[in-house]
Amino acid sequence: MSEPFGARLRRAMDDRGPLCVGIDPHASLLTAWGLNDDVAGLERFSLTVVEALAGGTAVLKPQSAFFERFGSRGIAVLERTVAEAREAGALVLMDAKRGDIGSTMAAYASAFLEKDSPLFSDAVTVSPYLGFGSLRPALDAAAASGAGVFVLALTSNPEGAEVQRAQAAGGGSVAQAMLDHIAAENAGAEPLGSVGAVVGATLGDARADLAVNGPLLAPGVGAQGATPADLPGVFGEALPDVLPSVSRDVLRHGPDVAALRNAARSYAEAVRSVVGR
Ligand SMILES: O=C(O)c1cc(=O)[nH]c(=O)n1[C@@H]1O[C@H](COP(=O)(O)O)[C@@H](O)[C@H]1O
Repeated sequence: MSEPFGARLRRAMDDRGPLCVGIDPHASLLTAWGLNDDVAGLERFSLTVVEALAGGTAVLKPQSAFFERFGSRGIAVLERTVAEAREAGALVLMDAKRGDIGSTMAAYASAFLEKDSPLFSDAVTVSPYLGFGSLRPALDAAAASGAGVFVLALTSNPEGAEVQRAQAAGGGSVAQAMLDHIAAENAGAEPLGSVGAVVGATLGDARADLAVNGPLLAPGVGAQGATPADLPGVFGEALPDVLPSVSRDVLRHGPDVAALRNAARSYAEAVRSVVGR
């Protein structure tokens, strides 16, 4: 039986600082790094980020879309990126944001959460907006392989509110209903459950009960305008379980490996001083 993701993540956040850096190979970043917007550029970019950060950053989060746009050769680069990052000691969160009916979700689960899959990752992002129950195959596969699942709750983009702040059947918001489901999945887990929630750092105030006993991935730091100083206002008492995520505002420091490392380190230190652990 593998050690649960929540326990592995807690240790990584304590040892390396609570920070996730996204690997988002935007065409504009490839150009800024002096690379071509092609598969060779994609590979150089991604493996440079891994070389710079996988040895010292708690979590790396490749965004699948930027690899998919190059077809099968892009997916091959994604496979290598995941494998090398894990080999170097980082936890890898595959940002795939999958969501579908349960029988199809089972196939996504075998793609990302079964140990012998070429894209096996420590955790994957999923969308619960086909109903939380549709995620069951992913939740079960993750539990069986000691992996994690991050469920979108309150996303960092302003358009998310239309769906996520809508009133659910029980009277609270749709997002709160998802957070309550996540809390139920994590009940009794120590030191931290393996089902995370995605809650944008950009929200100002989450206006939700975030006591889910699981990690709270907080994207939106950096390019989308949030800073580490915003985290207490958004997360309140849930702050110790927050994993802020930054992509472009770290990646823009490349291709220099030392500059990438310094950017990630200074974010990790800033978050640590705010979170207090
Ligand atoms: O799941 C995510 O990571 C995610 C959720 C969310 O609510 N907002 C959000 O921006 N993201 C992802 O986080 C990354 C943000 O990138 P930067 O804005 O460059 O830091 C992108 O890969 C987004 O797809």
